[in-house]
Amino acid sequence: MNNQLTIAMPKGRIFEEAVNLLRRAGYNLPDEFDDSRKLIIEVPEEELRFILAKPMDVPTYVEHGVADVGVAGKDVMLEEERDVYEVLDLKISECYMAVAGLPGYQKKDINPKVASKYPNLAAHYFKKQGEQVEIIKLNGSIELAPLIGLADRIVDIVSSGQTLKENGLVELETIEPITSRFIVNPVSYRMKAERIDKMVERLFDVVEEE
Ligand SMILES: Nc1ncnc2c1ncn2[C@@H]1O[C@H](COP(=O)(O)OP(=O)(O)OP(=O)(O)O)[C@@H](O)[C@H]1O
Ligand SMILES: O=P(O)(O)OC[C@H]1O[C@H](OP(=O)(O)OP(=O)(O)O)[C@H](O)[C@@H]1O
Repeated sequence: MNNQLTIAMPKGRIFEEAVNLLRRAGYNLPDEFDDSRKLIIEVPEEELRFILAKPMDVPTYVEHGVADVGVAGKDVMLEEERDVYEVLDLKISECYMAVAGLPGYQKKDINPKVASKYPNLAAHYFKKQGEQVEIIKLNGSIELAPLIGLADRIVDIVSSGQTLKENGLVELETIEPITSRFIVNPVSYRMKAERIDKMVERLFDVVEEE
């Protein structure tokens, strides 16, 4: 039987930390992981195949079953709401989701606008708060929106707080903490239970060592 596992990994910020975690969990990952533009990396010795995807797309690959497992930020999980199991908090790439705006911002009743790269997450949040807002989807440089008058508030990730500070914005509300999660396709979890459980156990041990 084919015992290979396909892992969807987020390119960018999370990648290095996730690779480190897997190495510490005992997976022997070659130097190719440290400096390569390849989007598929096979590691036959470990019976693993890695696909390197945009962070926001990882749950899509896992939901469709072209990847058995993956690593995705909680922000992405909340935004995408894909049909996958979230089995472990890897406690890497820590940051948090917040509402921010210009200092002295006062809530307004007429046509409040919120810009975000996370329109679903933002819509859920404001609905829960009982506030009706118009969400404007942007793909990056979210902090620009209040500065240029596109929106009066933003929903975005905060890590060091430097981007808000350098752009003269302040945090208005904290939404929730964000870390990366290990996610699993439900069918793979049935068909490859032993292999996946082993991987989760090994990762759990490393995460709990911290
Ligand atoms: N300061 C931070 N800013 C953004 N994302 C962060 C930060 N710290 C940790 N993260 C995590 O990293 C993930 C984003 O990684 P990265 O910034 O590489 O991707 P991206 O911004 O979605 O990429 P791109 O803009 O190229 O589509 C988020 O999903 C989040 O979980
Ligand atoms: O609190 P900080 O440490 O400053 O980090 C937060 C900033 O980092 C992210 O942007 P990113 O660098 O991914 O750029 P982009 O979303 O504008 O493309 C996020 O969208 C914030 O702008």
